[in-house]
Amino acid sequence: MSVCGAARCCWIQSRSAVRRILQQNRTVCSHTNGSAESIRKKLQAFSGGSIDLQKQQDSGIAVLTVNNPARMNAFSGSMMLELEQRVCELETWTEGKAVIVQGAAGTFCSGSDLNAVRAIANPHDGMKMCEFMQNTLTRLLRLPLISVALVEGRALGGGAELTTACDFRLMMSDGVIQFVHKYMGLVPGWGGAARLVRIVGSQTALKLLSGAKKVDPDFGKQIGLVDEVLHCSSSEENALAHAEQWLTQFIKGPAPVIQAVKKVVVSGRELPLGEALQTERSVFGTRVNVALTGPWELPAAHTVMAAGRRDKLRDLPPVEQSSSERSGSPSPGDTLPWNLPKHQRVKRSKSASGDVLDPAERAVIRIAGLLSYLLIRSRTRSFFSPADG
Ligand SMILES: CC[C@@H](C(=O)O)C(=O)SCCNC(=O)CCNC(=O)[C@H](O)C(C)(C)COP(=O)(O)OP(=O)(O)OC[C@H]1O[C@@H](n2cnc3c(N)ncnc32)[C@H](O)[C@@H]1OP(=O)(O)O
Repeated sequence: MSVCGAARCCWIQSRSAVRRILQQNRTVCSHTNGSAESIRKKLQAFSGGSIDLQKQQDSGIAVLTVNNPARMNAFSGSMMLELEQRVCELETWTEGKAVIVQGAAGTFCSGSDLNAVRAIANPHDGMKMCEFMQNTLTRLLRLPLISVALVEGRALGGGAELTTACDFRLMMSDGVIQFVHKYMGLVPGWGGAARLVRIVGSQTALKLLSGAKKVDPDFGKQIGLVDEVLHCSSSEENALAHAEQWLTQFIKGPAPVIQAVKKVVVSGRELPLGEALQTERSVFGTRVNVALTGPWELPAAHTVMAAGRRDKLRDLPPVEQSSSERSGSPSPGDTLPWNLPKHQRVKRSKSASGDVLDPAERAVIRIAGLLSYLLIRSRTRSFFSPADG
């Protein structure tokens, strides 16, 4: 097989791995939601507003808009269902790099539609609604896209929780994030508390929740909840243009690279170290051939290096498919616990408590390292031989 062939094969394998992950992710969600079919019906009964999705193919940026201006963009039941559909669409957007979550008409989101909340105000339905939204927002946060909440106006209650389901929060100068749940005798139920603790730490999270503190841009930056304050006029397009501009520093380059970066960060955040490292080297494995052969837009020094390696790679013997690939060993993301059957999760976490690599893996890595060193040394010598000038 040629290097190009191997790279293509690697790319196809990594794409099918991603597809598998997404299917498994959906299965996990439909399992947990299996008994929740009745809550879907109840949510559907509270209609109004929409969740709009616009995918810009050229920039790779999608814009997800919470759209219910008559109720300050509160989430009706049907909007909760629609959000799940939109996240599903984003999970399969192979050309995507980023998603901006915003509210319509100059404000972010005022949480759950209180009319819907009142109608399902019993412990069973309340918990089912929370389970449904937790699943959707977890999937939003795990998207292989860089996500940004663009907070213009107010993000209250569930709206504040929604901002924590994004990788970054950008705030307009009039923006406010406030976990107002306490005023209703509630706590966040959409996973917002758990995510907030991971963003700002438990001390600050406790202050924000118990004091229902208003987070304005300055305070937000100070506690690390807000990544950047956008000083621009409040017209929606303007804010969006600024957010897109801010994003460009992170999304230069091909979509698969951005997606791979997000994937290793998600596994680093959510998995025990041993499993995160395993995912990281699997993702590295699927990228390495493509990275060495791909015509990327790199800074000048890296372009020269990649070009040099490309020339050298043309002369290398064909790359054989490894036995581990033939035997269908884990692909990137397969090691994430939510993609494993329950019994394997238990086994894995036990084995992960000891060494990161088992002795056989260490031996293979040592031999591979030695062989690579010898190969690179012999090739570097011929590459820099006086005959080459
Ligand atoms: C499960 C609980 C939790 C969660 O899911 O995690 C929640 O999210 S519960 C909801 C938490 N949110 C709130 O408590 C916000 C309630 N709203 C307000 O405090 C104010 O409306 C506002 C957002 C501060 C805006 O105030 P103002 O600018 O003065 O406008 P109005 O008050 O006149 O609002 C306009 C219009 O919008 C309706 N509205 C606003 N928020 C909601 C909401 N969450 N649910 C339903 N309807 C909402 C408000 O009733 C007004 O409607 P009209 O009276 O018909 O004009």
